[in-house]
Amino acid sequence: KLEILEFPDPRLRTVAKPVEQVDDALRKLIDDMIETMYDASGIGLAATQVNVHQRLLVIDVSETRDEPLVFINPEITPLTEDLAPYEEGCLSVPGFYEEVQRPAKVRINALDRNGEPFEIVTDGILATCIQHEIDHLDGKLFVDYVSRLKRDRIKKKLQKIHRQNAG
Ligand SMILES: O=C(O)C[C@@H](Cc1ccccc1)[C@H](O)SCc1ccccc1
Ligand SMILES: [Zn+2]
Repeated sequence: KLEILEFPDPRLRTVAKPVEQVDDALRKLIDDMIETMYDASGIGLAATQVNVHQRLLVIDVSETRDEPLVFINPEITPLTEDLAPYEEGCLSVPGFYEEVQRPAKVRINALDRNGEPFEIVTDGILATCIQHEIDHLDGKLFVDYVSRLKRDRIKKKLQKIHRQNAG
């Protein structure tokens, strides 16, 4: 398993670089990220969260938790101005949930784990999750969409927990 960075770790603010080469080493990282996502009970995980600053994310929104999706160098296009609300959480902001509004329908162009280009059009939880993960690759967190007052409260609470864990 890989270690997941937690807010307010500044490394979560890194803007990830495009993947140059889809090779066996990258596929090993992808498999490690998928295992880490399942272990953490997440439905998505971006490479930024495990301190790898390449444009790569994994998602599994299936009920059976056995249909992992891989997006390499994802590009997103909103397909509507309609916004859909969702009570978002984040493995890097454990224990906090806030409503975020995001475009309801999107097109994604990306490479798969074999480096083959593909395109999907989607809405619902998959659209929400993909946008949440691509934000990670751009150094953004869902707490950036709430008030500074709320964000600072969350930051203080997590910093207190991190101090307690440090001993
Ligand atoms: O990127 C992450 O930290 C994993 C996120 C993915 C996600 C964010 C917002 C909305 C849906 C998914 C979650 O923490 S995974 C935990 C979770 C699971 C089901 C529904 C909401 C959150
Ligand atoms: Zn997240």
